[in-house]
Amino acid sequence: MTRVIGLISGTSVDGIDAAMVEISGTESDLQVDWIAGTTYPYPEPLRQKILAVCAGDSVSMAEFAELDDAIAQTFAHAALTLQGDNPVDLIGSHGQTVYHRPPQTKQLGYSLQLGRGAVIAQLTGIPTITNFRAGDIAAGGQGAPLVPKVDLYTLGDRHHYQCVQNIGGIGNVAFIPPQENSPSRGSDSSQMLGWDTGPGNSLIDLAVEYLTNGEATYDRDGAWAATGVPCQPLLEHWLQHPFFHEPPPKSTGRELFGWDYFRDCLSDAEPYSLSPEDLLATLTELTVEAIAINYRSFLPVPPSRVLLCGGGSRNSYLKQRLQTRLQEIYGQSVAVLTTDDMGVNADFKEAIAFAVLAYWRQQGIPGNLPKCTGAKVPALLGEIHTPIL
Ligand SMILES: Nc1ncnc2c1ncn2[C@@H]1O[C@H](COP(=O)(O)OP(=O)(O)OP(=O)(O)O)[C@@H](O)[C@H]1O
Ligand SMILES: CC(=O)N[C@H]1[C@@H]2OC[C@@H](O2)[C@@H](O)[C@@H]1O[C@H](C)C(=O)O
Repeated sequence: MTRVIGLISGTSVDGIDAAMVEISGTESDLQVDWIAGTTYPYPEPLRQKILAVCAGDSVSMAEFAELDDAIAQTFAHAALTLQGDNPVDLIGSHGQTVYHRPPQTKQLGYSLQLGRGAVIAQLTGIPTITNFRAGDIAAGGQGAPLVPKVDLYTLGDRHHYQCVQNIGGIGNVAFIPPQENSPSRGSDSSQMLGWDTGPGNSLIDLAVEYLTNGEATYDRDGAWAATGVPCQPLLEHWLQHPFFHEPPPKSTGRELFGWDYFRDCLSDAEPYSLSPEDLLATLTELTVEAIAINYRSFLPVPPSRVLLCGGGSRNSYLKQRLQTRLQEIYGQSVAVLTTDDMGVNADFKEAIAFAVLAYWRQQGIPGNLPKCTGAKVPALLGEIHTPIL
């Protein structure tokens, strides 16, 4: 049994999710037991600096080094505070994504997460694994999404065709066909699919911050959008973007669905004189429709259930709109639940995933699924940093 802390701050930059779990087994016999978790907010000046860098602001190398130090120190603090008096064997830290460039025809991808492992290992005294995306990218992959293999072995079901749909800043799906979970046959990753579906909460959050002059940062429960009406002509215009129609493997980030895209959304919306609630309803519908279009275009069969995770799973308006749209598209009911319903905390699923990916790295087990990322081969993910005592 290995006790691992998983750490991640994603594209919403809303804080560091930290999860402490006990892990044993390898793949189809993997066992992950929850111990504790919490979310640590970034100090506001650091959060603003990260958002500025994610939006493309230039920084000097000295500022860049200081930013990496500050993020690593905050991640180390999160781990130490969660650890308390518990012995911890390993840390898996995703770090903070500040730049992601999917691969091009003759060019490897590039993905940069700050919060370097050497500093976390030194400050915590715990072996720390970071930089998970590089191994998949070196194998020609997108470097994302990396959670599908963990979803397979923690959420695979004997009977259901399932979509595990993360709605963070960006949305991403893992499609898991029914699994004969038996020790002899184990789980079968060969039919799994996974990719980024498009914006999750990123545009909704930017809109709320814009509409409230920074007073609020997200639409709690989707309550504001629920009072509006989506503008269909505007939605149809936005859905013409090639990303929504590109076949997987595909990944994205704030580089596409960030501030510049949101500013274009605002200018597109001007002729319609939308109320704030109608603008929010339309941006929420974009997230919903992006998921629905991706499912209709690229899933081999309809899912019998969708398990939401990430902060967007708490947006009850978005959840209800997705349920309605999937029913309309498939002509049959598709249950839209959350991973909480399957015993996996929806707020911490990504942090748990990076604890498992770090555990697999330590065991010498590849963490990516080439069918999901487009990598040529399975790859060991992450670099190991041992504390210098
Ligand atoms: N109760 C809620 N109602 C509506 N939205 C919520 C709620 N709680 C969180 N969110 C949304 O979830 C977002 C944070 O989600 P999460 O932490 O999963 O994103 P992330 O992990 O940073 O993103 P990504 O998975 O793209 O890296 C918030 O910015 C907010 O938009
Ligand atoms: C570069 C990067 O941080 N990508 C994130 C982002 O946030 C959601 C989606 O895009 C996902 O593909 C990925 O993270 C999750 C943890 C993943 O790799 O599975």
